[in-house]
Amino acid sequence: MQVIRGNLSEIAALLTGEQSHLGIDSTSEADSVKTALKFAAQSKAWVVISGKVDTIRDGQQVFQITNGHPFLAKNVGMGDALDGILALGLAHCTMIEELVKVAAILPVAADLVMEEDKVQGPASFKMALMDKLTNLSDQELLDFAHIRKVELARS
Ligand SMILES: Nc1ncnc2c1ncn2[C@@H]1O[C@H](COP(=O)(O)OP(=O)(O)OP(=O)(O)O)[C@@H](O)[C@H]1O
Ligand SMILES: Cc1ncsc1CCO
Repeated sequence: MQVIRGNLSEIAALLTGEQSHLGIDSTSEADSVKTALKFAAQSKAWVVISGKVDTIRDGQQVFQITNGHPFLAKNVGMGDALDGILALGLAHCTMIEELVKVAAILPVAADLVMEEDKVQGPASFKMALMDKLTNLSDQELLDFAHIRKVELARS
């Protein structure tokens, strides 16, 4: 299985072949679902559209993850961090539900460090996040992941 991950602007640009009219930080949840649906119709790959809400789509189903904190967007390269985690997870995933849980690792870790006293801004957030990623437990992932399945209107 292949996964294509981008933020909304990037996936929209892949769809149209043109620079997207959507801003670099565009995070509309409705736009994400629409874009993921269109993209999945053209590609056999699973698609992950990252942002304030992450939208994940295979041929049939759409899931959204609502974890995460704006400090993730303040630290350049968090998309690359997500890609690394997804690549590693993909080696162990056969079902989309499993990849959704893997995609939740980074934003769940972000939520957990925001509960710690040591975060004072985007820089200390990044340090605490790196620490949390090394010790995040399966149970924490299960307990704190906010994942919902998007009901699609039948056409
Ligand atoms: N405003 C936000 N609130 C919560 N989580 C966010 C927000 N923005 C991004 N994220 C999270 O940050 C991670 C990276 O996604 P993002 O869409 O920022 O990637 P990107 O634009 O490719 O980043 P970069 O170009 O900096 O590598 C994802 O796990 C996503 O859930
Ligand atoms: C352009 C670039 N260079 C290092 S990190 C980064 C952001 C990739 O999303």
